[in-house]
Amino acid sequence: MAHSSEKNTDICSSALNLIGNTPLVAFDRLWPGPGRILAKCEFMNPGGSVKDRSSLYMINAARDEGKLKPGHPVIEVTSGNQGCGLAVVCAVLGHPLTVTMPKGNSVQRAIHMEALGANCIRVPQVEGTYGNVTLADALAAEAEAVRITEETGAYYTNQFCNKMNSGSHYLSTGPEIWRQTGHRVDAFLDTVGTAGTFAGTAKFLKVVHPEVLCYVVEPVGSEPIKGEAITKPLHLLQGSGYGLVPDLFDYDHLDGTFSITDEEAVEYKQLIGEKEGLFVGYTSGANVAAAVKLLKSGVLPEDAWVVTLLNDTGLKYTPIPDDLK
Ligand SMILES: Cc1ncc(COP(=O)(O)O)c(C=O)c1O
Repeated sequence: MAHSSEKNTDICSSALNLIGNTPLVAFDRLWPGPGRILAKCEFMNPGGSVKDRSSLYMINAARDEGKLKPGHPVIEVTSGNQGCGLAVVCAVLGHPLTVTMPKGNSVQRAIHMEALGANCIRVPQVEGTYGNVTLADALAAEAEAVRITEETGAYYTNQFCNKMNSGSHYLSTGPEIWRQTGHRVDAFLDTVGTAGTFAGTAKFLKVVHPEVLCYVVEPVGSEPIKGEAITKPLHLLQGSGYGLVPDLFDYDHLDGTFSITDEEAVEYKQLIGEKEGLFVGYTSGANVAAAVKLLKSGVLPEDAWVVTLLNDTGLKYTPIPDDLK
């Protein structure tokens, strides 16, 4: 809420006002056509990723519903980006935050959260190595978050089951895309971790424009077979591709899947930097690689507009010394 003395000024009342309303950039240099790739700059959120949106909506809903009292501690399990988003929100609203994160997720995320006053517990890996996190690793970090919740009574945001995770994208990401494209979007694609982003955005777009085609982007090898979870999808797309069908996922919004190799994700992450001047992470590279495949596939009209997300900043993946891993 604006402070009364801020009338007629251009001042944000807090960092929470920096969440969402991210720009949509045409990638006309990387893909000169036919058709257009439009990329939404989620890395420009204050926590550096798309997960700031669900952080804000989940915490606000819990406070509104009285489940989270002022000053009460918050706990979450994260691949890092949800933790960074929650760290922004909890710092501003005054909630102590603890997150558990597999050790294989990039340490930059832990450094970022801790700089915002959060406590990040890096849980040892069961299967994966640094930079690769399997479902078993994520489950080990989740078990630690559940244990701490039971021990301390902290409020567990529980992003994998929290309806305000997908709700945040139904209420913000989807409407923003619709407005920014002047009501013209032929296809939407995104990688899936909890499925909050895909489920909420696709649901909104299908309500306002039922002809829109929505595609999931998967790291090769992590596609769940007949709905059964697989535990060893080793890939670079941290935060996505756990090899399971998340609770928030809804097949009604799915028109198809694109499988992307690590090599393709790396190639397009690099191309986004060199052609478009934006330094982004691996799921952003995978999303744009998939958008190119879709435009080449001939499924869409020649002049189609394809929207995807640049989920986080490349600063979260810069090389680090071995002793920090
Ligand atoms: C970099 C990155 N991309 C994509 C995702 C997937 O987002 P969601 O959990 O909404 O499916 C995440 C989730 O943490 C992420 O960190």
